[in-house]
Amino acid sequence: MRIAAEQLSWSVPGRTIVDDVTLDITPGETVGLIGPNGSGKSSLLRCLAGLRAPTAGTVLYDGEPIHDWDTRRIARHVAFVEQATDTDSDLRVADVVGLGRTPFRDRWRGPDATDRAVIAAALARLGLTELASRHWKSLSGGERQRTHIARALAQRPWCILLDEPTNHLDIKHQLELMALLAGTDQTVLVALHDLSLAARYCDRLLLMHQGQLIAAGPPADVLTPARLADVFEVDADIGLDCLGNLAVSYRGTAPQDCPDRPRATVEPSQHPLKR
Ligand SMILES: Nc1ncnc2c1ncn2[C@@H]1O[C@H](COP(=O)(O)OP(=O)(O)OP(=O)(O)O)[C@@H](O)[C@H]1O
Repeated sequence: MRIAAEQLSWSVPGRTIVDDVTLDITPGETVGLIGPNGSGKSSLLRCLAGLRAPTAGTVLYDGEPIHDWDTRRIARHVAFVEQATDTDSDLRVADVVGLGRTPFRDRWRGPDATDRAVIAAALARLGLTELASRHWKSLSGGERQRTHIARALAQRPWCILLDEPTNHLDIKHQLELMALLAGTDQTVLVALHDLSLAARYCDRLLLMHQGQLIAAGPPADVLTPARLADVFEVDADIGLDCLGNLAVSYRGTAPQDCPDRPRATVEPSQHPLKR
């Protein structure tokens, strides 16, 4: 499924937080959403997931504006793994994953054989089978995060939006999750802070800065030292790791008052995705 946004903005009184964002993610792509703290990634994801009504512009799934879709219809197409989601503490892990089946069944009907098979597959995919009957409240941060990702998979969505899903995960689970996202046929948009992880597993990167989408393209095009200095305020080298993957090495923070440093910010009017 194709996800697009046309001139999408979201504002609060006195401030535009998502500013005139136009993007187009093709079916099956794995796209990384990067940008410093407060650049608007979560706000953009919430607009794309239909959880927040944009102040201006449109979100389109396969060319169809979603503003008049109800939440059930959206949930049958898109799963959203938010940052730090909380869940009713009485539930067991399998029940939390089972919440992903809610859009597909009548309110009063319990899980059927299909639901149970989908839930079991999602638990297995995230390595949670042995934790299935544990109480949610007893899980570690990483186990909770994996449970929410399994819940999203149980939705069997066409698209998955994830907001920093590698938070709390150890390195093995970070690599496993990113390989899973890169290997799925579903369309994936994933907000990430680890730029090397983003470069390694994503087909394309979208770079947010101060609410605007200022660059989009293959990781090697988006991640340049000048842009990292300008947007992330770090002095970094971009090279290849021992496996030949693009990797970012940080020398330290970059002084922002250096007049000789190249500026990398793309003017909104020159943005490659602007029509
Ligand atoms: N409801 C709101 N009211 C006022 N300001 C808000 C609201 N929601 C978000 N913001 C502000 O908008 C900016 C963007 O927030 P957002 O959470 O989208 O950024 P982010 O790129 O996801 O950041 P992070 O990397 O820290 O998670 C932040 O400065 C935040 O404080």
